Amino acid sequence: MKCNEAFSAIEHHLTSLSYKQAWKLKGEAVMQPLVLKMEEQEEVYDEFEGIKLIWSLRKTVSNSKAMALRNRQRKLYINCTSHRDNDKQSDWSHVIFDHPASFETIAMDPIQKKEIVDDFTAFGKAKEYYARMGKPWKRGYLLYGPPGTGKSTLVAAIANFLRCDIYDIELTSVPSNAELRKLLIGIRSKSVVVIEGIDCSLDLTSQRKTISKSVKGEDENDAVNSVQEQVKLFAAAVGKSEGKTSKALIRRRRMDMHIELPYCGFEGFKVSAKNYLSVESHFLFAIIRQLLQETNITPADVAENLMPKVIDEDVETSLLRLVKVLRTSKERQG
Ligand SMILES: Nc1ncnc2c1ncn2[C@@H]1O[C@H](COP(=O)(O)OP(=O)(O)OP(=O)(O)O)[C@@H](O)[C@H]1O
Repeated sequence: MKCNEAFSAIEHHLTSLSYKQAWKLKGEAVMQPLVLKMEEQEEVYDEFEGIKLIWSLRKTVSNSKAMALRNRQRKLYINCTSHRDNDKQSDWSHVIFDHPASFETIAMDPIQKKEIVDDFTAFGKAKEYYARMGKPWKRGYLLYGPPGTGKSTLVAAIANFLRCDIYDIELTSVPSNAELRKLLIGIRSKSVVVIEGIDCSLDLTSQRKTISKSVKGEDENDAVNSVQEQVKLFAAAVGKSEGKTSKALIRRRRMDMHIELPYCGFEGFKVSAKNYLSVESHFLFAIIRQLLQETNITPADVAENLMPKVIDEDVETSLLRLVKVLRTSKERQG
């Protein structure tokens, strides 16, 4: 049955119910037979094989919109400016975004995780508040930390949490500010925009100097900042260290929240142990806790070592492998 046939069948079914229950009815005489419609805020009661149903136009429409949003296939867009030789091609190419990351499985200190989740929950619900304040509904996050601490994983978890598409811009491959603006204008609302390589691009090489000139003496972060008003959420994942990136961004209040992704601590390790080995306590935990205080290891390396290497590998073998790696790392670091 086509969608409009279903709609029409429901409309005719509801006519009889509306007639008995609705306070206000609207008739459309041009239709044969006559269809009676209820007002938007009215509800009518129905029963199907003993199950009681309430038909509400407003609820049905808003539920179906929410369901469509929940069920739609989401996309990861990547800028393809550098591969483009003429204007006919799109600025974005995309793949289906299907990443399992979630806030539950991300290895992070629970206090820091709660701060982030609370911030996103508040932001997600604040659309009307932002409108009342006359502010665009967007928020900027600076993610920084050494490679393998989970910046990309956190971006995926955020996008899953907000049920958004991701637009991933590799800044170093955008040749000019005009190109950058064009890219940003092509982004649909309610998206997570990831600007990667902000740390690298602040080192203005001769190529990047051209960019800074083209926006009347401002640097390229101003271009990012001014055009981002088009998007509802702005996330920046940058690597390595907060260092020079943060200086520029803190000074000009460009990011609403700075999130440091640190080396793995004991709380982060416990999340990974639960994810990979389904254990919440073990006598080796005390040794691992001590070693994690004495050496730096990324959550990516912890995950790699916890992951069983053969089918039915026992928990102790996996934990001992991590202990060995931590001891080696401790010796190497110092
Ligand atoms: N905090 C974390 N929680 C859970 N898994 C993690 C975390 N950090 C890293 N991982 C694991 O390590 C892999 C690599 O991490 P990820 O790509 O997110 O790191 P990154 O900080 O973005 O690195 P890079 O700076 O090199 O891009 C992920 O696929 C994930 O399995």
